[in-house]
Amino acid sequence: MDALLQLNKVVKRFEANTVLDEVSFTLEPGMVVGLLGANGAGKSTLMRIALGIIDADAGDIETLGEAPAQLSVAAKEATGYVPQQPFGYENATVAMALALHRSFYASWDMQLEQQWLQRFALDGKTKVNKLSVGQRQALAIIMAMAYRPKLLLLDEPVASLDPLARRQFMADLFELALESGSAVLFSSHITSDLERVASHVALLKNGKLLLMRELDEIKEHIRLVTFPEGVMPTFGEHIRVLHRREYSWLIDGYRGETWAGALQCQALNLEQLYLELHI
Ligand SMILES: Nc1ncnc2c1ncn2[C@@H]1O[C@H](COP(=O)(O)OP(=O)(O)OP(=O)(O)O)[C@@H](O)[C@H]1O
Repeated sequence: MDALLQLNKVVKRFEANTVLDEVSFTLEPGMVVGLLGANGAGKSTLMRIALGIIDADAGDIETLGEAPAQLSVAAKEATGYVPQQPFGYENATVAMALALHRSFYASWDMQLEQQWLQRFALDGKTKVNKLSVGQRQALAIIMAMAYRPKLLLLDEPVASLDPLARRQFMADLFELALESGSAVLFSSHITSDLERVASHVALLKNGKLLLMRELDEIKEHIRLVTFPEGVMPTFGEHIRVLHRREYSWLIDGYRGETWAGALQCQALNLEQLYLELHI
């Protein structure tokens, strides 16, 4: 299967701050990857590098098989991006903004545009600078998705959407990826959304990609194991310790085994996992 986005040992520094430290991963058709990480963990930076907006300091990147700094028109037309802070078109109406944007994309799906305008209750006559934050986000989403891109990079796309709009949008994301063989990378701090639609979860911490796994694998193979004070457990070689806090070990590679003296061996949801890794 051809990768739609491939990062190999990507490094990005801003002066002394190493934001991405040898980050590698591959996005393939059909993958919907939720990107998790604390504020400042490098999620936006990673997306901007993939799009050629900023350069990496080291490593290889292929976006739709091309170097991001020299993306062809065809690759640009097959890439959708919703930045964290859209936007432009301030003095235009929604309809004018869409008309201008649409003109760049041969594959624009007018029916999808209209359907989504209705869904988000956006009126074509409203001026962009009169839209609420959530409405701007909805417009940015339509602009990034109505041409059915192969690769979609969404930087906290749902943060300002109301719960119903969020739920519908997330369902559409998944459908788009499955139906048209697209890949989606979206950052979000809303772990319940991620749990609902992501096929994979990627977690950035201190510049490293700590996890890049199928959601089901996370549920199956990650456990928080707690021992009484003073007990030092020995885990099998297949187990990777992701984090330790006092007498609790967060492990990856769990296969149903038990450890003598363990007080508990707990499966975690995404929010619990995130908190465990960051406390
Ligand atoms: N142009 C820049 N110059 C200097 N530092 C930068 C620049 N852009 C980003 N950074 C720094 O890089 C780090 C990662 O920023 P980034 O915006 O990628 O984080 P993020 O994970 O998207 O955060 P958030 O969840 O808050 O949106 C931060 O410490 C930020 O201050």
